[in-house]
Amino acid sequence: MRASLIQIAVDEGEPVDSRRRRVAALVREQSGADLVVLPELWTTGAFAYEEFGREAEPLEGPTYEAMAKAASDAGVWLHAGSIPERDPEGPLYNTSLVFSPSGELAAAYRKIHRFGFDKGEAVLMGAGRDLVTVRLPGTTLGVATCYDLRFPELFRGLVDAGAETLVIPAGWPERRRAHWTLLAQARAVENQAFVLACGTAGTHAGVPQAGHSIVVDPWGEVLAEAGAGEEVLTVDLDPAKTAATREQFPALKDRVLGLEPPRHRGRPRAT
Ligand SMILES: O=C(O)CCC(=O)C(=O)O
Repeated sequence: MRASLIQIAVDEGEPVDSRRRRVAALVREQSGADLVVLPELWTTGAFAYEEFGREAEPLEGPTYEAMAKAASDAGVWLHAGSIPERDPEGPLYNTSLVFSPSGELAAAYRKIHRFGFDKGEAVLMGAGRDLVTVRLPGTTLGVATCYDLRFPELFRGLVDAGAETLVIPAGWPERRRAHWTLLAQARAVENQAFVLACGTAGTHAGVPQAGHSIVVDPWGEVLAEAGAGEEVLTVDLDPAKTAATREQFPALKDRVLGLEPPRHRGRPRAT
């Protein structure tokens, strides 16, 4: 399986419509790939909070239209990264879209863990509740978005639902690049799964982006890593390696679930 991660430069100077056209053209150029992956919130930038409301689109809005067409023109599975989705009956969501090679929507995933603590995405957007997997020929994708990478239980849920390849679009900042690389490898090793993590380049809202999109195999080996700028990172994977790794080193089978909470072992405190 050939995967191409398009690490898009998201800079303020470029109007959203131009970036959308540019990205669609880049997707069309990847017709030799089986799977193409784009980053999180690449229309607005993950840190351009004031743009979320302005540029939010319905699920089947302009980005959906452009990416569905690009996927079918290229004949590839396309994880189109995420958009700020305007739900007519609810809040905004950070929603990822996955298209089949015929341009059909195969899955939509609303980011579960919102970033920003008491500001930004955490207050501007609603939280998704549903885990999402997508069956491709040869592998099952488990999808997550950016800050989700910090929450291992989400990935265990995906593995329990059959995921073999974890796809993580992101808009990760340069300031915490070391966490990005470390966590991508950790998620691959602990889940014995491929990790395809696609970030952004450039600077928006004064936040330099980390770039360094990364592909890690189920043994934790880094198969490919991008630099800091805009780049298409292409890698050939053998999807059978997930099952082989899980068979040869069956750590996932040794999980112990439902542990008891700690009991107080010291002397009872005087009341
Ligand atoms: O967890 C981090 O350090 C970055 C997360 C982030 O930027 C996001 O989820 O948009």
